[in-house]
Amino acid sequence: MRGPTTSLTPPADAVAPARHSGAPAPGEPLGSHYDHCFGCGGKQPHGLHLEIRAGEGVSATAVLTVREEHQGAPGLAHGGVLAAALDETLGALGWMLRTIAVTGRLETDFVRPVPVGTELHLRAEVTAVHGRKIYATAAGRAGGPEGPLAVRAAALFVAVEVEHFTENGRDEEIRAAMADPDQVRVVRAFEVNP
Ligand SMILES: CCCCCCCCCCCCCC(=O)SCCNC(=O)CCNC(=O)[C@H](O)C(C)(C)COP(=O)(O)OP(=O)(O)OC[C@H]1O[C@@H](n2cnc3c(N)ncnc32)[C@H](O)[C@@H]1OP(=O)(O)O
Repeated sequence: MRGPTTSLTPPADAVAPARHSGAPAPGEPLGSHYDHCFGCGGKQPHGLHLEIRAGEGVSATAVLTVREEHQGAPGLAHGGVLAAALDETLGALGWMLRTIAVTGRLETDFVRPVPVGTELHLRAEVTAVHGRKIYATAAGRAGGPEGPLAVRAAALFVAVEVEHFTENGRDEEIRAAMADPDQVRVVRAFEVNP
């Protein structure tokens, strides 16, 4: 029996991604998709507090400041935190396509250690789209957008309906999110019906 295709290479009939006409201009903040998100939420005290900005084409950028609470080894960032920052920056590409999508697969290469205090400059871009499947890559560079490559990722996101969240999320958070006009505006921005 065959399982799902796990390749991160787009199939031959995949198409180039199209930046949505309503996507913010390059450099503009994309905003948080959920206040309590670990990656981008302003109300998440334990979060990464990434401010993700629109890039050129179907791309996005962010800066992660590696803090003491992000350590794995003494003085060095935990790999899972770096993967989370890559995942969040990749996830924000949905704003550029106006599609809600979740990570299906994320492959991460840890190229060099990232010390506490580093500003990790992240850039993600969609490379191809095939039906619901969105292929994307990301990189994190130390100290600046042209700094040494520290981490990189290849990912497959899968477009979902808002029911993915409303049917699977814990009731109390879903109820609170749907009662919050700002959250409903975010969902509408993705052109789906809450
Ligand atoms: C209300 C709040 C709104 C907030 C909005 C913003 C949220 C943004 C959040 C962003 C936060 C940051 C980001 C985060 O952290 S997102 C959080 C982490 N991700 C998840 O929790 C996702 C969990 N997984 C699932 O729900 C399902 O497995 C999904 C939805 C992914 C697919 O299940 P579904 O039943 O729907 O679809 P399907 O199985 O028919 O597959 C469809 C196609 O995809 C292909 N495929 C599937 N999986 C894989 C794989 N692993 N490798 C390679 N390929 C894979 C598959 O072969 C098929 O291809 P094809 O045969 O058609 O060619």
